[in-house]
Amino acid sequence: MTSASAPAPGAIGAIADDFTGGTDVAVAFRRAGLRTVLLFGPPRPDEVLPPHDAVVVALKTRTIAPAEAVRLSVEAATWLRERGAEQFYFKYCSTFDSRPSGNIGPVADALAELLGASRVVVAPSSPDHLRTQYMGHLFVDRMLLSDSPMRHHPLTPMVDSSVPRLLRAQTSRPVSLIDLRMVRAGADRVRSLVADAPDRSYVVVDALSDSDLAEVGLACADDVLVTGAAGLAGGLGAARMHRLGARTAAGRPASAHPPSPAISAGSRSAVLAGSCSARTLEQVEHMRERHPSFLLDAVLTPDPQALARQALAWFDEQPADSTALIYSSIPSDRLAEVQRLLGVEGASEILETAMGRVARGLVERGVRRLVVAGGETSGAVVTALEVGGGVIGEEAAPGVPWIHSTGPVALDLLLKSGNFGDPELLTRSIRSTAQNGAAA
Ligand SMILES: Nc1ncnc2c1ncn2[C@@H]1O[C@H](COP(=O)(O)OP(=O)(O)OP(=O)(O)O)[C@@H](O)[C@H]1O
Ligand SMILES: O=C(O)[C@@H](O)C(=O)CO
Repeated sequence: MTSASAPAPGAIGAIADDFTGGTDVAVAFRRAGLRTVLLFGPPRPDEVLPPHDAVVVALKTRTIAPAEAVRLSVEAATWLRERGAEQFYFKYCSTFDSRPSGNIGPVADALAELLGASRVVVAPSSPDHLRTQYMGHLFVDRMLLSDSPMRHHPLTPMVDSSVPRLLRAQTSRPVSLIDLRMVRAGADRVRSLVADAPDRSYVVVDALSDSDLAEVGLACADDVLVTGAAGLAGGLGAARMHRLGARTAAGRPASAHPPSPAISAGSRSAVLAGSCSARTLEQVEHMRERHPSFLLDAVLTPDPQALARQALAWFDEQPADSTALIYSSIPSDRLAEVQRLLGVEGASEILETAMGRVARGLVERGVRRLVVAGGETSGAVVTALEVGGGVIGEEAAPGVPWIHSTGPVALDLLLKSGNFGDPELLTRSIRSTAQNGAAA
């Protein structure tokens, strides 16, 4: 229990390895009650932060070369530390998306070195998203990760479900497991097991529910570096609020969160889908049946500039009151064929560049509300649009908030992780923006 005279802890500085992961973790901190700032891409040296309890820097480091991922992550952590962060959260995917070469292990190793963290908790479980971990094995809904559609992921196919094994392939530090029975013994037990782990090691922690993660959050409330997905961020945020409660007495005043601005009225919306995840494929299908759509075909047109021009020429022919879907999402058998012809990196490079150019073209044409499906794709779009950050608004689905961007052109962005949301999310989010527009 925190005493009323306990000093207020410094802010949490979070580093997310992709942009949808950044929105997901930002919304988890915000939901816990922390004033949260979200920045996209490496922060500018002169960036001025409003009052906050947590800052999330969303990077695009999940699938780039490990050395570059390490460099960008260490720079972000250093920047956050210079701005007063005292605890650091490395956010990776709840399905532990990575390759044997990294980047979760190398980035976590480098952050631990930088921050002097000896034992580091690893907990990808995110029950809100139906990602749970039992005896070290990750489940997606009712399936083992390795049986789930994640085994067909275009960039990070996940064919093993054991988090300790996945992590051991990416680090030379020892990796141990705190299984669910120990987690259910409570925060003190977890804390003492972490303290007993070898020096310079990782401790993978099971969790099936938010209450498990609340215990884990309490157990690592004083750790300088914690790693996981949005689930543990919620647990850590709750532990933090408990302490901040001592400072704010009656809790956070209502005015502490900036109000979510209403979604801007009267401007056009568009949907860009570059995720090939099972849920996005369903969402794209639902939207395709109801709205005009254009498939970006990298095999027919491998020049990203030309591909973007085709898509924008098509967009120019659509009725001004329509909401267009521009997508490259295809099922795993067709994906394998495209990757055979263009290479895995080649295909994604073409499509991400094209998506970025399309996004810029859409904004030039007056689109102000953009829904983007896929983390890498969101990274490409937000980077091309030079959006530096945003205010977090309402959640369209768990972990998928509207972002009201800061910067010269105000945009409403919904960055949707590949497997998040129900099958109607894309169509519904467009409808809700249209209704908002009509009502305003
Ligand atoms: N038709 C296609 N052929 C080959 N690659 C594709 C195709 N469509 C998309 N891709 C690539 O697949 C990758 C999809 O990754 P992205 O992160 O956008 O989606 P996701 O992994 O489902 O989302 P998340 O990371 O949020 O779970 C991107 O690099 C994209 O360019
Ligand atoms: O944790 C998740 O599943 C998501 O936030 C994500 O990282 C999507 O790329």
